[in-house]
Amino acid sequence: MGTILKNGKLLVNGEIVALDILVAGNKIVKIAPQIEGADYKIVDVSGKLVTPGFIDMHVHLREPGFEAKETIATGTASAARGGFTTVACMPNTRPVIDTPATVELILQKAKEEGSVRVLPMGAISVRELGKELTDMAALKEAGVVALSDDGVGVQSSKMMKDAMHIAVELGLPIVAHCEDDSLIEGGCVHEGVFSEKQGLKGIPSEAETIHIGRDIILAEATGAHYHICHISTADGVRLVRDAKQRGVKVTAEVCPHHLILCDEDIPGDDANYKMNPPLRSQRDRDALVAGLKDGTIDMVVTDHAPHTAEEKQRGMALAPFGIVGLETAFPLMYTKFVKTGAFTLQEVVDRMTKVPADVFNLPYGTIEEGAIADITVIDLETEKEVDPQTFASKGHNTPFTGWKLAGWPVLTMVDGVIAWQADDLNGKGEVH
Ligand SMILES: NC(=O)N[C@@H](CC(=O)O)C(=O)O
Ligand SMILES: [Zn+2]
Repeated sequence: MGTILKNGKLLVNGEIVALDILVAGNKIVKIAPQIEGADYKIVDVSGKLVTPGFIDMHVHLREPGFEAKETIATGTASAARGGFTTVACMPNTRPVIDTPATVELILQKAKEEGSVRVLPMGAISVRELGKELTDMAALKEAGVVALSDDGVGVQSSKMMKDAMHIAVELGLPIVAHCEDDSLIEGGCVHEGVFSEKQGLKGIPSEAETIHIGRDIILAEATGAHYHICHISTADGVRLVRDAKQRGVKVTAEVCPHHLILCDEDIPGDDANYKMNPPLRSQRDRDALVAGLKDGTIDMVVTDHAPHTAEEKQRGMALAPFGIVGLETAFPLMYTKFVKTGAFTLQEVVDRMTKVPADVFNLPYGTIEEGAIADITVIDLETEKEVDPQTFASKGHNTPFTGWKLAGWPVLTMVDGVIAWQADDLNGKGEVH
């Protein structure tokens, strides 16, 4: 038994080629122009783009502790709909992912209730309080793929340096939320045009760039692999570019919202535009796009951060930071950057598949014979408006409601099993 994905459009060295893919067990067994076989289940994906399953290294699944916002079941269902086959989940849960028991709980739940593969990140400090390091060796043993205090910055340089030394020994990346608490003082939006106009407290760019600068110095001193979360500033990009040129082991991720929106796009007191880091200036946004294009920024992540409708109705000043992103990420990247000619399709797909796999040393992210069968099928033609009410996520907090986008995933296969399939694939892409 096996499955044949029939007549999909594959990217082969930047060119689109129509090919069949035979999947048996959890592997891609064969890729060829025509694969036949009576024993196989045939899924006709004619005319659809077939890519490696997307990998998102920054997702908040909220479980344990904040199940009203999201659960492992709903968050991974949302991932599957967005074409993601692997998600790394951030440790700012309750309890924080700071013990092997919590890592095991998440892996167990993901196995029982999850639609896609879940890779937990372990905390750097106990309860993410920045006071005491976690037992990182034990966390690694339990299965974490990286170490992060995401949600807050590691304030102490000494603690960050100690963490990096241990991370080097364990062969784990340090994934850093870059934010200097002494510079934010209750800010809720970027310190700039919008904060001044609205009379809201601002978060200056330096709150991020000071940590990036500090940590690049520490990464160089310790030899750690230092990965920057949701980079949002032009000066941050400049620091990373310079560090990479000097051979420092630094990598970075960026979110679609920071590439597409800036503070001047915020219509008013609407917390669907509130996230951390905040939407910055036009100049920052342009620098992020240029940084992703030239490889200074390695990958695209969503920073999927669901909150309840009630929480988000509290307005810019009081609502929690964060927007959902799993179900709009690829359509946004495709519509805003591929269709406009700013990026090639291959560039965008690579930054959501092969590159994160390479950076985090994961055995996913490619379509080739012998590879693990993580596959995403995408309809590049149909335009659809973003409607949060249709999301599988519990979170509906997005600034992209009503945006007309193309590039919607229609099928997601994880480890050889179809994790999700759009209803309308049945009409055009019949399953036998
Ligand atoms: N990005 C956000 O705005 N919020 C994240 C935290 C984080 O990723 O820093 C969250 O957990 O809600
Ligand atoms: Zn963060």
